[in-house]
Amino acid sequence: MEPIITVENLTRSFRSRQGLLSRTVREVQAVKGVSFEVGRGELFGLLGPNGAGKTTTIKMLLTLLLPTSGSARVLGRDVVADARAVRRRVGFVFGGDRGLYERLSARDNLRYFAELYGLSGREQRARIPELLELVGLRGREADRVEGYSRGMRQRLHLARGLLHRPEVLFLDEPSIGIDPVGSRELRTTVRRLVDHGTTVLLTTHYMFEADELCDRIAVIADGRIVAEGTPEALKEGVNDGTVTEVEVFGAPEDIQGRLTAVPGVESVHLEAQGPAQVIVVRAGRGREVTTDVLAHLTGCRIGRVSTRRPTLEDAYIELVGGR
Ligand SMILES: Nc1ncnc2c1ncn2[C@@H]1O[C@H](COP(=O)(O)OP(=O)(O)OP(=O)(O)O)[C@@H](O)[C@H]1O
Repeated sequence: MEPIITVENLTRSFRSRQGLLSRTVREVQAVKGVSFEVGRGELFGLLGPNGAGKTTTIKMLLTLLLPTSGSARVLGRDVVADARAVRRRVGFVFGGDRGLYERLSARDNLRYFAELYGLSGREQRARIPELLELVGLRGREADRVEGYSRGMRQRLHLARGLLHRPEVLFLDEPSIGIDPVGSRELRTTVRRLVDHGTTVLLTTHYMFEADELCDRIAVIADGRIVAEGTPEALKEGVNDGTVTEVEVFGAPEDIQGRLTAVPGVESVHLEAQGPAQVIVVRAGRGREVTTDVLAHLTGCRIGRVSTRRPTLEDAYIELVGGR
């Protein structure tokens, strides 16, 4: 695997003042020694709870933030010593819909950014229609962005991030706030880019999106990588048993503790779903716990009961739950 991104023991601290008048300076260690590698043409996912350090890591790789210690190379160039060379060859798209010119059309937005990137008129004439086609905005390119949906804006952001044909693309929560159809289209576009050789580093809070898209994933929590592997390996590594879900109305208060004590049960999570609670019980391989779980719920109104294989979301919650 030809490494395109190499991160070694990267750390980053921030100093922030607490309170409006207070003079105490608090140091926050946002990234606490992160190492990973991304190969050419890979789609690598960085998953983790809010504040885990994902954006800080990406910003260091994009040369927008200096590391406190450790090192990172993108396309063989050091992100500190060779920041300019890195910047020329990477693209990025951050979630949210700011950063476009509302009163300009998609085409004019792209022209504007193409000028900033230093694309010649000839390159622009070739590249802009190609990108509009890629992100599915052909036919709407003359409309002002102010009339665009969030999904369309995000696809335009993606086109902007690709103007200078970056070999590596960083996508930080690209599908945030986008409806299911829009985010499916975005996933298709990202997959297409990867199939054409672009290396992508993606963060997302949507586990099915990570599962569907990513070749490999690193789970980061509190500034450290807590697991790394293919989506399949993560699912198997954390729990290769089964997950039983029981929908129950009015579960006893101590149910979590009682079920955790059932032989074969590895973890128990409760989720509120409208008037019901869903009890998610993970059991080890070869253990059948449904009967025992239901026995502890005698007297409660039970809704749906199902048993399934663990999903990436189960694995994720197991890895970062309670952090
Ligand atoms: N400029 C800053 N000054 C002070 N603290 C910061 C700064 N930027 C980030 N942090 C802190 O660093 C930690 C990591 O933040 P970061 O934005 O990297 O997390 P994240 O994993 O991207 O989270 P999210 O999923 O919410 O986007 C947080 O505790 C955050 O408050």
